[in-house]
Amino acid sequence: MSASNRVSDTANPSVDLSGEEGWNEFDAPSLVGDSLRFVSGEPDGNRFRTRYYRDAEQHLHARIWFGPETEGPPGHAHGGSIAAVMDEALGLAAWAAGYPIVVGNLNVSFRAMLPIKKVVTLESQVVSVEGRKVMIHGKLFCDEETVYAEGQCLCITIPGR
Ligand SMILES: CCCCCCCCCC(=O)SCCNC(=O)CCNC(=O)[C@H](O)C(C)(C)COP(=O)(O)OP(=O)(O)OC[C@H]1O[C@@H](n2cnc3c(N)ncnc32)[C@H](O)[C@@H]1OP(=O)(O)O
Repeated sequence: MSASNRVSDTANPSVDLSGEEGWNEFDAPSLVGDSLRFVSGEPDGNRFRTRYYRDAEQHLHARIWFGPETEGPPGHAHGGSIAAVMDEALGLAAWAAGYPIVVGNLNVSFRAMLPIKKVVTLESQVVSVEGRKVMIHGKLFCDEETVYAEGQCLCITIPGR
């Protein structure tokens, strides 16, 4: 069967991206517009599905479904897909904290293979602000024992924004 005739066995699966008690859904597009399309642009697609939240302390969290089209190693997410999620979410965390930035440097440690077709949680934290440099740390996990990736993201504020 050619690639174009292949029918996904997971077309439009239903995915639960609900948050935790105390989280409020965060309307990311109203803050940064189309900048999130690369990861978050197809909310019913088979690549990523994301929903962002903030907690009472305004930390950004997300539920993220890694769909079948994020596959790298068989049955597991491609490292680039994980890095793309970190880039978007940790950059967005800086914007959500009031810093208009681009990402200058992103370091991702892949700690465990992330199964596809799974909803995972991202948490983030602004750890320092020095001049134009805003450091955001984050991790992708499903429970305390299972961390899939950790990210350190150096964001640089954009003058004039
Ligand atoms: C817009 C909506 C965003 C929505 C949410 C975010 C999701 C998407 C996030 C992204 O993917 S952003 C796209 C990927 N990133 C880029 O394309 C950035 C490309 N790089 C640049 O545009 C410039 O290099 C940059 C604006 C980051 C810095 O250039 P500047 O000329 O404005 O700053 P400068 O080089 O003077 O550096 C300012 C400070 O930051 C430091 N710095 C800059 N880039 C760095 C870097 N890459 N690594 C480490 N430090 C860096 C630099 O050393 C310096 O430190 P000090 O003030 O202590 O001297």
